[in-house]
Amino acid sequence: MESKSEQNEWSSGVWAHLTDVRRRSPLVQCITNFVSMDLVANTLLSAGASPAMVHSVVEIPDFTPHIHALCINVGTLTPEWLPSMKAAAEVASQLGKPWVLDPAAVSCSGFRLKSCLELIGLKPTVIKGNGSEIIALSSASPGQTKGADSSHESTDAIEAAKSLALSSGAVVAVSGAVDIVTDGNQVIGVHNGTKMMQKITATGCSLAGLIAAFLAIDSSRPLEATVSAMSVFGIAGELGEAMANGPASLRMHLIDSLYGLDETSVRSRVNITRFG
Ligand SMILES: Nc1ncnc2c1ncn2[C@@H]1O[C@H](COP(=O)(O)OP(=O)(O)O)[C@@H](O)[C@H]1O
Ligand SMILES: Cc1ncsc1CCOP(=O)(O)O
Ligand SMILES: [Mg+2]
Repeated sequence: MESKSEQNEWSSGVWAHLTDVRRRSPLVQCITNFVSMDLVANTLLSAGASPAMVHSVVEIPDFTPHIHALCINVGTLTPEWLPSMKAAAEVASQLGKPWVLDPAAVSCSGFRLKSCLELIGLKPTVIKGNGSEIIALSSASPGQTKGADSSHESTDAIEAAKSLALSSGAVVAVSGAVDIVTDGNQVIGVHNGTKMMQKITATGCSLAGLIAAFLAIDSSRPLEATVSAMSVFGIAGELGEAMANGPASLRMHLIDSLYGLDETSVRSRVNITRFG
């Protein structure tokens, strides 16, 4: 059980991060899958950030130097897209800009797994996956696949996440009923969110984009920025569900709730604990 003062510290951190994203409106380049482009962009706009879905390899040398953070998601990967992802990741890493890798559906194929491992070699700041994705990446073997959905609880992936964080140097975030964030030493659990968020495609992708926006405004503290992004997205889901009749209206209310989040709702709902 966290002490009241620890909870207050987390709540203040989450609210300060959200306020900063709104004030500074970071430019977030997203090279994401076709399914998620709309929801990722709308999530970033609602949070106060500025999304740009720029993915052509010929545009990266001009555009990527201007961004504040990058999000790469392999959900609909093809051999044609991989060079863009690598080029953008290289520019971001060279210029010290934070970037997030979402290994969406990594176990679909050997090509996808190999591509993700190569992208990890380009030093992402954060790797955000669901339980099955993080377990597959950590062991570098695909195992069983259910495509983009997880067949593991996020808590089943804690050891895999720690090991991946230590081997890659990235903060690893595992989404699920409890969102797990680890740098290989500390393990933090974010208990915000609602089960129905799983029934809207691209909520995980949108969370990865939101993490990039939070990293943009606090790049020296990737663990804390990631925890804040996960808590904010979960709280928006909780508030959205109270107004929703099902997944389609939750999608709308989630975006509205994220846009309208105020200090009282954030402070009263942040639910973050340390594991171990
Ligand atoms: N059972 C659950 N209870 C509460 N929140 C959940 C649950 N499952 C997923 N979420 C939330 O839904 C969002 C997307 O996570 P997830 O479904 O794991 O991603 P993905 O779509 O990549 O598999 C996250 O904000 C996560 O916290
Ligand atoms: C359904 C689907 N198929 C390939 S990518 C994708 C979207 C996955 O989104 P999320 O990881 O957020 O569930
Ligand atoms: Mg996903």
